[in-house]
Amino acid sequence: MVFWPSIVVATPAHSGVGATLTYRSELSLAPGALVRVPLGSREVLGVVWDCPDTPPEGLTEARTKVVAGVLEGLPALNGCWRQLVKFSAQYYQRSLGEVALAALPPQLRELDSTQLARRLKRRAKAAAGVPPTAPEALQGHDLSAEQAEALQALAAATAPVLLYGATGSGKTEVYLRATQAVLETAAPENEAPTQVLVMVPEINLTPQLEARFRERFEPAFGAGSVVCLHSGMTPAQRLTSWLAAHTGSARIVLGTRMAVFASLPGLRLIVVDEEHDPSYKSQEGARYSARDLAVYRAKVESEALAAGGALLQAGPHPRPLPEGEGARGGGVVNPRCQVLLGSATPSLESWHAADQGRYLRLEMPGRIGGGALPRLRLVDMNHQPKGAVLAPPLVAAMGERIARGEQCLVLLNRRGYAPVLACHDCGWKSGCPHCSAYRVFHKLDRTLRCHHCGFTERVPRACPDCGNLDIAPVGRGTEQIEEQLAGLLVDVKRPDGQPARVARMDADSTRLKGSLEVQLAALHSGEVDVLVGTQMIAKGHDFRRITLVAGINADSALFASDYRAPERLFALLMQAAGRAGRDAAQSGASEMWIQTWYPQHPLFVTLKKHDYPAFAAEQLTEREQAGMPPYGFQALLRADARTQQAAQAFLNIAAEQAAGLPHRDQITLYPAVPLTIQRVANVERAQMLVETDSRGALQRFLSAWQPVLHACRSAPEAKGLVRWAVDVDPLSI
Ligand SMILES: Nc1ncnc2c1ncn2[C@@H]1O[C@H](COP(=O)(O)OP(=O)(O)OP(=O)(O)O)[C@@H](O)[C@H]1O
Ligand SMILES: [Zn+2]
Repeated sequence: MVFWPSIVVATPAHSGVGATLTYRSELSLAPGALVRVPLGSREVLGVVWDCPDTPPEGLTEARTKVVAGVLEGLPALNGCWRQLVKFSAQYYQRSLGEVALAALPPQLRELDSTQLARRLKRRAKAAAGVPPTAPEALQGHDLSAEQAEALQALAAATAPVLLYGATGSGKTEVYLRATQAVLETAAPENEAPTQVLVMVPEINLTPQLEARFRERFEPAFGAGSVVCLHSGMTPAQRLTSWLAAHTGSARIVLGTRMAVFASLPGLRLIVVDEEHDPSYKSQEGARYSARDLAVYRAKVESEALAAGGALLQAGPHPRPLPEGEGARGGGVVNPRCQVLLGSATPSLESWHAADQGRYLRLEMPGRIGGGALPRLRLVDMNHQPKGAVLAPPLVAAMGERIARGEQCLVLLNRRGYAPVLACHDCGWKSGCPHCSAYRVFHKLDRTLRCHHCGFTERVPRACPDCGNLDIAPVGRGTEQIEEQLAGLLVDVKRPDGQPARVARMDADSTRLKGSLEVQLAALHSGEVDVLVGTQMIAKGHDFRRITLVAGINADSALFASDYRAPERLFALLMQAAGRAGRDAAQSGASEMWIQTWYPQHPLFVTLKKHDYPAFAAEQLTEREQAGMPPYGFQALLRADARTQQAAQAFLNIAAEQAAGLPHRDQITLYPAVPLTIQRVANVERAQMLVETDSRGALQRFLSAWQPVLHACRSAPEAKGLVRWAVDVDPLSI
């Protein structure tokens, strides 16, 4: 008998190759099976999507190729996984093949059946070799009342849950307990053991979280029970983690946004920590939001489970869960897959969903131990000595803290020594020859570096234009603040009589593998008294001895053109403040200092009260009036070209050709504009905003627009176009 499997292979969105390719096979192949198939002159990895025993109309044996082999020993990817991939491709306007293959570990593409069999055997051996050391060891903290309540509400919830918990309220313990509850639930016979997916914005930033999950679960569930998935791993490590998750030997996957696509046959809970974090949105390929996909995935998994494990073979369209099922009356819906989004500063999208009742909001307003949130102190820079980078009262306050054995954090969102180097004689500035941006002065290695294209040169001895020897840095970055603080605090002594120690943590200082851990450890152990850094110091860390946090240049974001800038600034400052006073004993005296020229700005007034709900309500009102997300729906059409003219021409032709497409009358297409940083690496960039008040209309319009966009590529006016892309639900405009 001959079968005619339709198979998904890696095809870029623009290749024009259809969603699936038809092959022949003498075996019936399960949907989701991984196969190797010929494509052109190569043999590539493919995923079986369907396997009918009749050929599609018009296809003959002569015109189809034969499946080269099946990756044996590997279970098929289940229906939920395939549905997630299919939805992502449709929603984010990419090809099915691109999304499906990008969701698999890259190394899987290179293995044949024999190599894979060897891998699997080694895996099985390793998994069997590490039994739990202490099956009963699942010690956690005694829960606070708020944690216990949140967990109880979570257990009964049927909607996605938004855990709105203050910084230091103990959200991690809630994740751990919720995970434990899932892992202790036995899966039905012949089904994969229960699994949990925990997502974090940047795993390297929070080695603490990984350690907590390992400590808690490995003694009870074995050393292979917790695996990581993120882009910092080697291809071999990623494959190992992926296989462990796919075969069910890993019970917990801890990962960054890419982990949302992990194959998890026993998935029962998805945790999205710091759900507001922009790094959940991919900025290349399919520009997906891992947070939004997590919510979708949990829904699909729940429906499949409710349908009795049929894993969606029946139909691709998820049904909504019955309203309020199980939430009241104490009954718990089982089995299902829950999604738990956590943050002290939720995204306005999630906050709005909770306002509307689509998500269940659970609150943990108090800090563990009853500590207070830090007091906000605004330093009016209008009243400080002219040219002062750090206000004298702030430096004095830091000195007092250090003398008492406490620690300080100084936040500045700009790395390097100074953003520009300039000649005051002729006006030369350290522009990048390849980008419409300045190169940043890095004093440590005396280079000028472009943070957009990477172009790096030694600092010139004299002005390249006029020969003036006196070229000087303008503005300041973390390197300079570190240097200045070391000088300003030179007479300050720690309680042990040693001089105060200032360190820096940013993308430069943490470039080498392992250096971030070393720097964090130095802070935790008290070796360092002041840590200067970019936003990476504000994220999720559980510092115990920080009592003062200072934001020294927040103003630039106050007047940014991007309508999301206030949301991001508020979240950043509140998260930064949240690093202070986490030890309840010291929290009463903890402070967040902000240097600003605009102390009356309403954002600071709300921040002073730590009133996130008030801030969110204000922002949402503004967004509603302006028809902005989450009330309106947006996409960006982006074009990169050799000239700005060609980039814009492509966008304009695409807009013209959109006439008559479905839902065109509900869609606003804005004029094509250059990006803020218009040229990067000698490529000119432009974009066009697509806006509507209906998500459905946007989706259908974009789908219909795809073939038009492909065709516009070859318009003579667009000659020089390098690439184009659609970004659905863009985060920055
Ligand atoms: N029930 C508890 N009893 C005692 N200590 C606890 C309890 N729950 C959590 N903690 C401790 O409280 C501290 C803060 O918890 P955690 O780091 O989870 O805060 P968080 O809510 O994630 O805050 P953030 O949003 O700032 O990351 C941690 O040191 C944690 O070990
Ligand atoms: Zn550059």
